[in-house]
Amino acid sequence: MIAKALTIAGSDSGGGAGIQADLKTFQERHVFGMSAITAVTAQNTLGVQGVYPLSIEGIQQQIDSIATDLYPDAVKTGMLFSSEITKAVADKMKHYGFKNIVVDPVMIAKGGSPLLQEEAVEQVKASLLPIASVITPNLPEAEVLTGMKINDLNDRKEAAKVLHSLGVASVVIKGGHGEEQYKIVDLLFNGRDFIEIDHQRLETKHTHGTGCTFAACVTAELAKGRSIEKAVETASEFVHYAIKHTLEIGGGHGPTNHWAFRSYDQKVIRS
Ligand SMILES: Nc1ncnc2c1ncn2[C@@H]1O[C@H](COP(=O)(O)OP(=O)(O)O)[C@@H](O)[C@H]1O
Ligand SMILES: Cc1ncc(COP(=O)(O)OP(=O)(O)O)c(N)n1
Repeated sequence: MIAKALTIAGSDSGGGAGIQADLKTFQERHVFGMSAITAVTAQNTLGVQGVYPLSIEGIQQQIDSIATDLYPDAVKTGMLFSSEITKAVADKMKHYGFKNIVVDPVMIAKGGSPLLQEEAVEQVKASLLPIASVITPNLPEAEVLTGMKINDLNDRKEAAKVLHSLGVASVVIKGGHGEEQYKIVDLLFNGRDFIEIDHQRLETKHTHGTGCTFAACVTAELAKGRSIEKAVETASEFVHYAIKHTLEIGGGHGPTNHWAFRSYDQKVIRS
């Protein structure tokens, strides 16, 4: 049976993040990818030059079209931009009873452009977290969602517990924005245990779309029936190689290499 995954996110014209990163990642993980676009962004490696949200009706209709014919085994939400879009997406996911919902709480693009209006944060907490299987904030996003200052690993654990208390089953606090000079810790809290996934910090500016790619890989693995622990372990490894074998394109924060995991490291491939 072909696993199917749906991404409900923004379009990145530069191809490195958003639904473009998600669909490339799904494909690399042998999962059939589908998309419902929430907003179109004019974007490249230098930043975001324009944000054009779609109509609520247009977003709802895309989800209806997929759910009534190509019901997804897992769903990822990325850029949702506004409170109205967030609520409409959450209502549709509840209506269709989607399972394996991965929330990537996209707020600010790497270049600093806002991708989520401030007033939408409470809507994310109120309507998305209670139906989410996992949320994958980076450190700044975890601070905004919890209202905490996160300085060390203990703070990250506390923040993960706060997010879990809002209803999401598992929490991944990604560590890329951390202060550690040589390593990065991605922290998973599954509601019971903390699992730390350490890996080498790579010296590069080409990290456009790393969070999107991470969350998309978790989504693809859940779509195939993997456990959250296995899904997160694979995603951490997938993104590490995607950064390690950078494409070095564009004049700014270049995109990750979505085929690296498959091409350069056959020995670690798991179907
Ligand atoms: N310089 C880096 N070297 C190695 N891995 C990185 C680097 N930056 C980010 N990552 C990895 O990319 C993923 C995304 O992390 P992070 O940068 O924290 O989130 P976001 O991309 O959403 O800001 C995590 O798995 C993290 O470990
Ligand atoms: C349409 C769209 N969605 C998400 C992002 C975020 O990508 P990026 O700025 O590289 O941040 P992470 O994916 O690394 O969290 C985007 N820029 N555009």
